[in-house]
Amino acid sequence: MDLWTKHCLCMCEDFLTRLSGNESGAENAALVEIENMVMDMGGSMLTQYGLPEPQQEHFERIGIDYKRETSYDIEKERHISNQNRNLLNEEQRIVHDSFVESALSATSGIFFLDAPGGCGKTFLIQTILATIRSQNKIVIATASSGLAATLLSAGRTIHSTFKVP
Ligand SMILES: Nc1ncnc2c1ncn2[C@@H]1O[C@H](COP(=O)(O)OP(=O)(O)OP(=O)(O)O)[C@@H](O)[C@H]1O
Repeated sequence: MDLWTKHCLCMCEDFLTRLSGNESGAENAALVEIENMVMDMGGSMLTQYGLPEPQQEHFERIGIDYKRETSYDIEKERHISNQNRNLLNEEQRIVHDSFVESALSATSGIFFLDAPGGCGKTFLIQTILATIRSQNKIVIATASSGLAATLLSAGRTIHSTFKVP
């Protein structure tokens, strides 16, 4: 418990950002994550080690990632999608529509987007993210570097998202 009290703030930092400053939510999310890790390693509930009991019913084992990916402001995403779609050029529109159709019809597919710098790849990807999120579907935006991830709405690195070793 002393360790938790001492390092609680640091361990909650990322969750605090993700949960827009909700301190009790962030503390709970950190405890849920720790408990899940401990359980994955064959350990016990945190209370067995004298730590506070996380409220797992809010997060369940599926975790905070699922919560975040299902907590977008649908109206805001719809607004971004509508606004950007009207601006797409013909090529961007073809890619947008093909990708969205494939994603929403749950057919699998691999799309490779390549164009010179400044041609609108990021703009197109942002539009695709907003279109899919506006339909209350999950789309996970990842990039190979942290810097590239910051260009995407709710983008994260591939490493942290998929636990790439
Ligand atoms: N269809 C569009 N309508 C209006 N603005 C656009 C459109 N496509 C791209 N832009 C704008 O053009 C600029 C360059 O686009 P973007 O950053 O998406 O290019 P990029 O291909 O991702 O570039 P890089 O490869 O250098 O990262 C941005 O300011 C973006 O908002």
